[in-house]
Amino acid sequence: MISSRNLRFSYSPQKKFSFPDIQCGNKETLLILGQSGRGKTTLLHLLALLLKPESGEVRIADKSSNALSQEELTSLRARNIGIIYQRPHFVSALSVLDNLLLPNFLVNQKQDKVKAVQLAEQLGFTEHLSKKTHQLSQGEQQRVSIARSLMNNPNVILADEPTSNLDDVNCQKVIQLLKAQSASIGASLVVVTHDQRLKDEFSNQVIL
Ligand SMILES: Nc1ncnc2c1ncn2[C@@H]1O[C@H](COP(=O)(O)OP(=O)(O)OP(=O)(O)O)[C@@H](O)[C@H]1O
Repeated sequence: MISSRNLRFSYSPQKKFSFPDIQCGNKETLLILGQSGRGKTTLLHLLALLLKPESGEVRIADKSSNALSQEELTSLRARNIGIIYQRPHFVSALSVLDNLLLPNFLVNQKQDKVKAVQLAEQLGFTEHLSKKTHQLSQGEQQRVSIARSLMNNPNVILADEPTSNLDDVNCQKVIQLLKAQSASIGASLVVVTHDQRLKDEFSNQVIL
């Protein structure tokens, strides 16, 4: 579960944000909708503990992030949060499979090849596992990115514009996959987007 309270952040005195509180329990989904520039990625990065708020707090799995050191924040993030970034940020020198195994490596866990292959099967990219990520189409990369976010069985999945570059068919596929995968591990799923096609897919919504 993830929640936030009174989050404020500024990049400069001219660029200040005050975000509405959010709450997303285990197995629940939340859509955060807003037009370009409203601060969706900023909010997602605050929720992902990648940015530190000026004030307010983020709670993950009932733990407040405020009192934690940078090292503890990094560990909390790596163990509890699966992030699907707007751009996937793969390690280009590594294969698709090795990119999937990186999250295990980052939390000193055994690299779970069985799980990586299982996710590739569920998400339909088994034949690409030994390729480099740049050899995949955008839609395929998006699915690899979803699989990577699930490798450590996170409590919370945060997705930044997961469908914005996809056609209607793939938009539907990706959102159903995200819902099904997060439900199957009992995670909270938070999606930020300006993609109006997702409006009818989520009952809980926050507008920025
Ligand atoms: N590192 C930064 N330094 C200064 N300003 C920034 C920085 N990152 C974002 N901004 C500004 O903050 C505002 C919000 O950016 P953000 O990326 O959070 O918006 P967004 O709603 O996700 O937009 P989009 O839908 O276009 O991705 C924008 O005006 C952007 O220019």
